[in-house]
Amino acid sequence: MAGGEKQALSPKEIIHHKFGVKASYRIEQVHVSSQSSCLYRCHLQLPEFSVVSNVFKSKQDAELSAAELALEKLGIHPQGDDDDDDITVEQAWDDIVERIKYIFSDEFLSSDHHPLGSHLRATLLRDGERHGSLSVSVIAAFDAKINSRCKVINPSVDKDPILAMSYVMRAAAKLSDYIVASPHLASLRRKNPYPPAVIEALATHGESIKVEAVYIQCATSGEEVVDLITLDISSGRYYLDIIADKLGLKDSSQLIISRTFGKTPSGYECRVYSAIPKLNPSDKSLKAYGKRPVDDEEDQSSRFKNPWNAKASSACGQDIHGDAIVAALGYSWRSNDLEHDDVSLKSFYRICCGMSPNGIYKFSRQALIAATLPFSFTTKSSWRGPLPREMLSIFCRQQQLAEPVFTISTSPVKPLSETLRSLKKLKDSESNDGNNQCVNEYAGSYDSFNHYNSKDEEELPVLESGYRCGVKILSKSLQDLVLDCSPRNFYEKESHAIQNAALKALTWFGSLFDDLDADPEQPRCYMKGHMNWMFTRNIMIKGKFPSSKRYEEAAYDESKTMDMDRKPKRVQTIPNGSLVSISYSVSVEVEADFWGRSGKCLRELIESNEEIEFEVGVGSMNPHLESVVTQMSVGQYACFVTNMPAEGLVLADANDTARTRSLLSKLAAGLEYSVHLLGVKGPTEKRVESVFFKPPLWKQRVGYAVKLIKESSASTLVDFGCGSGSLLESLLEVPTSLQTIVGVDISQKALDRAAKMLDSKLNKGACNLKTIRLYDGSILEFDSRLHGIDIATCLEVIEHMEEDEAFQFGKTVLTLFRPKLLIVSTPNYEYNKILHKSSLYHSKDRSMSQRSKFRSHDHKFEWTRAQFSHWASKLAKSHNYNVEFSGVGGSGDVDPGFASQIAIFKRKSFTQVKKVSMQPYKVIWEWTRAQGDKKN
Ligand SMILES: C[S@@+](CC[C@H](N)C(=O)[O-])C[C@H]1O[C@@H](n2cnc3c(N)ncnc32)[C@H](O)[C@@H]1O
Ligand SMILES: [Mg+2]
Repeated sequence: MAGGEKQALSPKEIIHHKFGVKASYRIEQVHVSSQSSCLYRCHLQLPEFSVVSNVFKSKQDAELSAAELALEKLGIHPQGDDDDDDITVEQAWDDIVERIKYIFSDEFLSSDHHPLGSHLRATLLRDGERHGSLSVSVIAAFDAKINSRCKVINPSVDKDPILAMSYVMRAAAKLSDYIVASPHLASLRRKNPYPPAVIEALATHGESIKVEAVYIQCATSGEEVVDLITLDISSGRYYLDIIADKLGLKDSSQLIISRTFGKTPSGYECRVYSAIPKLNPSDKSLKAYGKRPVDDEEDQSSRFKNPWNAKASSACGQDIHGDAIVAALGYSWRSNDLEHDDVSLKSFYRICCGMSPNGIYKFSRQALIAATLPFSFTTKSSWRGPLPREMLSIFCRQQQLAEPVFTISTSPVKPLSETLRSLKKLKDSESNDGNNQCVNEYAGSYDSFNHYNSKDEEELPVLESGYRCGVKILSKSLQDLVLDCSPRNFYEKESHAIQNAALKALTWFGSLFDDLDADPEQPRCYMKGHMNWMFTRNIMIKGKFPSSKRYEEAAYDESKTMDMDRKPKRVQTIPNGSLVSISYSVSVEVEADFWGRSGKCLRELIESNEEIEFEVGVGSMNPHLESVVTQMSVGQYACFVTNMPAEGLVLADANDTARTRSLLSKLAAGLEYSVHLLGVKGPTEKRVESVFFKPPLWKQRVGYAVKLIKESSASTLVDFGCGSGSLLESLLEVPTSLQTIVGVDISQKALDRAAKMLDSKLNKGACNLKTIRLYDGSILEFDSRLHGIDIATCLEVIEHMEEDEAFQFGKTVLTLFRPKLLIVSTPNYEYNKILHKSSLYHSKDRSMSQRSKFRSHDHKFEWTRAQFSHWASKLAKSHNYNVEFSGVGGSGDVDPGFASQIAIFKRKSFTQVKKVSMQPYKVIWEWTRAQGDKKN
């Protein structure tokens, strides 16, 4: 940040500061025949001019030299450079006098390169006695040379802008022939008017500008009030006069302008504007301001009538008295136009939160709400302001919450199974004594979740031992659990674990307030990073938390008149199509008066499930659960309350007891869901194939096989790895020469689905089939009943085996089964780069993205075209088969080839193997036309 730092900026930094990306450096290589090595010259292009450096051995030196040349041209002398150190106080005074004289010269006014020039021009557009009268504070704040010379006189000017102003006044007094100090306390004007031509050339400013700024009102007692104001800068008016006006001052000459101390998100520098405070003693000349108290530590407030403005002072690191405005606007080096940006409360607090070097700030509730806190706490020395733990305590006190309870653990984490056991224990205890569990006991049960480990823990680059800390926050009055935050990270130091837990809790509260306009009917649950959050919205409402008006409006507004465009922030980390497995429990919150007992809120368990798998985005899961789960990461635990019972799966009430139904019908407060995300797979292969390909890729594969089958005049077919029977199903629908079709699979579930499908479709088809059979068996084993079959298909199966098994399958099929025709399909790995561009694969969950190298979580390998071709060609050659390659999805002619690659093996000759009867396959479903019979 400029102005406030002892450390001088380098010439390149100054250039960057002034011109940003508009400064461009170009390095030119210079070959000098006498030198063996290369030399460099730098061209620096600035908006107004360019400079070329001398020749240097290093690129850096060339750039530095160019920056120095540019600064020289701009009349800027880097602060704190060696020259400054050599300057005596006397010289510094002379320099200031000289510089003031220059500032009021004709030459300076016409130079385009100094913001002060723009200020001068603005004052020359004023009428009356203020015409051409430039505030001393402006000179002190915006002229780098004067600023640096003031520092030579007294380094304390850094902290005290009034001091610098007093020096300018003193220096100006030496120019009485030339400069007039106006009757206003702190402004200077040229004695002789500017030539009329110069004045006429001044153009008035263009359109009016509205800028948001922060107003810090100095309260006579207690904390300052921070609010937003709009600065309406109408064309032609001097912006500093408008700021002065807002502060109730006559004009800008009564202003103090602080150094810059922070930036808005778009990079505009902020300054604090305040009134020159009124001195308590009778001496009201500006000189008196320059007299610092003997003891530097002496309370400044005793010197001035205006109260000290703690917030403004700590924001900018300079002493500010009375009301103040924080704004980001001003003339720049780039142009004569007023550059400006809004300063929102949020950016103000962010600056205060320590992102500026001097932002040591006393936190208020508002600050916590609006500030963007850093993600993690690393060391005490790098943290500005109160430590997170302290901030959290302050916050809790302000919010009528009990002191945060920190739980430190160093023990090894519990395995997942224990977590599940705890969940079961919870369920059991609830059903044993369901009607008088109080919230505290219930919350106590959650402890078991606080130290669990997840399956993917080891995938995270975190410490595996050390200290881990969780924090619980309860409401003061009812001792309801408001937040249970258990970050999973370990820290070397106990204190770091605590500070980080506090920080996470603060961040969470921050996001809660951020999201106030979310739909109150939506489950509210926030999860950030790898940790567990627990939050029950209703508890917060009942606990009257927090006292902020905004929150109450949002929480109690049941009329749904809210701005519908403001959707709750929902970051889905698990994409649609993924398979997720969760454990959950649902409890009903029973109103205190329903039981009429302790006045505490009671819950009764309604349903729980230790493991259930569902596909995201297909409407198969309770929407509340699904929406929360898809924002979680594996291993996380969440708890949330919905105001209305969700219709659908979880509460399908066929098995509900009368008691449960009665509870549900009296439901007043809502359902509490506890959910633990056990694992994520996905997206499912079928989903990918349906999203990307029309018709879906699996249909194209089946279609391709059916076409070959139709052309083949074959009568027997086996589908190896038939799955749910998609190919067999098609063969029921189209007339072919086939008489017997067989499906083999090792998945009982898939075979069940296939059998069901066949059952329902059997008599509808136009096929000539006589026998259909489903075998349960591994295609790695030979079954002599399928020896010498006409056609064997094996669609998208081999990649579900280990690679060596795929090799073994190839051999077994061609050596033992020896079909006339074998059709094998498998994904083309090269095609994944196209698929992976899709959001389907863009999971924010790291544990998932690890696996998404392949098309499906279930694939053990995927082959490139070359690998597939190598496997198939070698196999065909050694077993006396011909092989041809084809595919579906995309094109075989252009990279990266087909999405699904297909090899068609054709037997060259058939020699019957010795009839060995091996029948490891088990018939699990069969149909024959003759009897119209089937068995299961
Ligand atoms: C992706 S599915 C393909 C199903 C079907 N071929 C299709 O195209 O729709 C892969 C199937 O291969 C089966 N499978 C994997 N290894 C197997 C083995 N050794 N023996 C039999 N089936 C197997 C799986 O059970 C699964 O049903
Ligand atoms: Mg597959």
